[in-house]
Amino acid sequence: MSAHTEAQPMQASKSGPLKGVAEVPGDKSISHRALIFGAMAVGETKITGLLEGQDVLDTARAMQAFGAEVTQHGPGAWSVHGVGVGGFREPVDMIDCGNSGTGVRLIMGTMATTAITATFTGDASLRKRPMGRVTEPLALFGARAYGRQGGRLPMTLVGAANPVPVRYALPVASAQVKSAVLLAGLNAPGETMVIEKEPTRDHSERMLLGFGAKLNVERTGEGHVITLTGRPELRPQTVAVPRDPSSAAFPVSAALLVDGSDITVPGVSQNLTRNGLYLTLVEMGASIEFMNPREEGGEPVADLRVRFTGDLKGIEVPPERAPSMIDEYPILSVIAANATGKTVMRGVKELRVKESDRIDAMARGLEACGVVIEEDEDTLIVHGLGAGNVPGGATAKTHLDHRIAMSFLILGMCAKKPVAVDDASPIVTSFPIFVPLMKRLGATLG
Ligand SMILES: O=C(O)C1=C[C@@H](OP(=O)(O)O)[C@@H](O)[C@H](O)C1
Ligand SMILES: C=C(OP(=O)(O)O)C(=O)O
Repeated sequence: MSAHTEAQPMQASKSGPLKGVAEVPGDKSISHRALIFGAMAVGETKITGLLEGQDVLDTARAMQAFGAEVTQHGPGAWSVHGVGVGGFREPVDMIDCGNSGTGVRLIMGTMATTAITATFTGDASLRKRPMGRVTEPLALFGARAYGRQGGRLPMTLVGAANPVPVRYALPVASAQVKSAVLLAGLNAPGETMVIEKEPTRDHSERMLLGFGAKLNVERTGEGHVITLTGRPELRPQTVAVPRDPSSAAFPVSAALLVDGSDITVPGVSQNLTRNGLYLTLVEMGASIEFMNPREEGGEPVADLRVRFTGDLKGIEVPPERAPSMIDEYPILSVIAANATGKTVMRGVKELRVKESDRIDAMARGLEACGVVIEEDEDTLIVHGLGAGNVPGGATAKTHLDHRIAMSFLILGMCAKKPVAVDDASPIVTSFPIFVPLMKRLGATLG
């Protein structure tokens, strides 16, 4: 959706207690992968609980452009008739991945070892993001990329006619880069290896195994060494997408911050590569009960009961936890502003290359709302004012970034004066039902 819709200003103000059950939509990372791996399998993959956010819909359209049949049967219920590993056909038009880094990087990986050419673009946010991090390892397989200065979209990728397998040590902790290399490795003969020093979300590894690929993960002194055997025949699967812990973070945080709240958020992933925010909240003293732990869609999940906590304490977030909560720092900084003492977030420079520069976007917006911030390239420090003490009364710029928009709207629900955002339209990329869901819990939003 590059043709960006009109800006949608929105405001949130001090809300009464939030109550009820917050059923958040399907996981975005798993939804993209269900469509892409489904397209690589031979036969029909059935998906339930697919996130129907714009990012995922753009990936669904891209899979059709590469020759897979993708059909919606009902809300969240989709099927993908795959073309098999190496079976992608050349798209006849540009592939528009909208706002989605995950979409474009994973799809580039998937086509990089097939002898076809495709040109990728995205919205004004995605066109600023670095693609060199995926095109560099993809070049080792034999693919060639021609993009704008700095490795930006629009970019044409010429897939390798005679791909060779690759051994690649990730220079940044990135599940998108890891997944792009593994997806490219699917159509390279022999063993492709990816080495990651710090573990990042492991959905690709889990799902590749589920689809029948031969994949081995070894923990060594170097980190995780993932070895994938190329040219498997992937078997179609039935994928039940669990709820998204990154989306759940918003109602959970709202309940912690709005006086008198008591909500339940069912089926939140406790996958150790995704649960960093929840560990951090517990360390800050949050009242969260993890009830009914179980497996759903191959992921460990629990139902969270979350109650208003008026005495949250600022903490130092361990930098090695960053990959397991990378998308949650914007909302954590809102929580930190309502805690006592300072919260120190180090090792977070990856936030600067997300949908926006998230350190800058949060720092400027929080300062405008009366919060003292310190930052450097790799660090964000928030000086907490205590529960309900953020003055508010400002408009934050969201820079086409859904997580910045949702974070400031939640701040508005507990600040002294309303907080507005200049543009709430990007929320549809990951959490299309955010506004009705929050209103149903009792938030004052509109
Ligand atoms: O692989 C994925 O599904 C994702 C990986 C993360 O990005 P990086 O790989 O750039 O850290 C995360 O920020 C993004 O929302 C989803
Ligand atoms: C960083 C994010 O997504 P992506 O990289 O897929 O655009 C996100 O959803 O916070």
